Amino acid sequence: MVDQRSLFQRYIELKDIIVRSNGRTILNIPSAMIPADRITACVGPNGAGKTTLLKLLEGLIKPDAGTLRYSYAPIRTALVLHHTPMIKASTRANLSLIQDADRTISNEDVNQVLDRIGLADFASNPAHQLSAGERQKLCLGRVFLQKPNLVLLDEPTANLDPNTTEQVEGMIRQFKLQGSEVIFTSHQLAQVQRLAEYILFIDQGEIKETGPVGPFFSNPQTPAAKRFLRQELEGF
Ligand SMILES: Nc1ncnc2c1ncn2[C@@H]1O[C@H](COP(=O)(O)OP(=O)(O)OP(=O)(O)O)[C@@H](O)[C@H]1O
Repeated sequence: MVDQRSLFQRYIELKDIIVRSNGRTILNIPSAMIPADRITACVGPNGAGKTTLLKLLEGLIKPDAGTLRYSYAPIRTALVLHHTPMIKASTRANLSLIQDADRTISNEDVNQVLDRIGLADFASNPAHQLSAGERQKLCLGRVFLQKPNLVLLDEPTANLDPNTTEQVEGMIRQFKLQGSEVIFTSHQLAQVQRLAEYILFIDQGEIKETGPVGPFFSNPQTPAAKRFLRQELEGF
């Protein structure tokens, strides 16, 4: 049996994790190593617990039982959920909110990121009027400013058109190039194959399978993963 610690330079170790809500167990993870040194995709059916896992890794929710241990420090995470609300202010103001948390971020940094995310022309427009794709770019712009070492993205391209999806995927690759590792959830398996190096497959609150992307798609090991891929790829 390979000790998975030797596979990853940085990882998060989960032990005996239980997350419950309204008396129901949403996550049940006796033992797992989650890589934090590559682009990892978290996949699984609706309601499997993917978003809950991202919130747990971010520290937004605490487990009812069990422990998380990060193999590295400092841990600087950024979580982008979908439908992030905007305050009734300009695009620039919504982006520069992040300066409150980090005084080293300058107005020039904000301007550069506005350019980088393609929203410079919208800087003075009210952010709550931005389209879904523009809003998502704004949220990812905040991540560029935060420079976390682990970026957690919940369905980063849900409901986006192919062009905007490509732009967002480009930003995810840039996170990696600038030294941030990424864990994202997605229902788009073609996207998972384009972007991810590693898979976490979740089903009914349990991590059923982990491993490199290629073998997961070509030779899934568990009945749950086989069923999921068959339904997603072949529609039955
Ligand atoms: N705050 C909450 N209160 C009660 N139940 C919750 C809460 N958040 C999530 N759940 C439940 O936990 C389960 C897992 O939800 P989660 O959003 O993590 O799944 P998911 O895998 O991200 O699903 P999807 O692919 O549909 O987004 C679901 O059954 C959901 O209804």
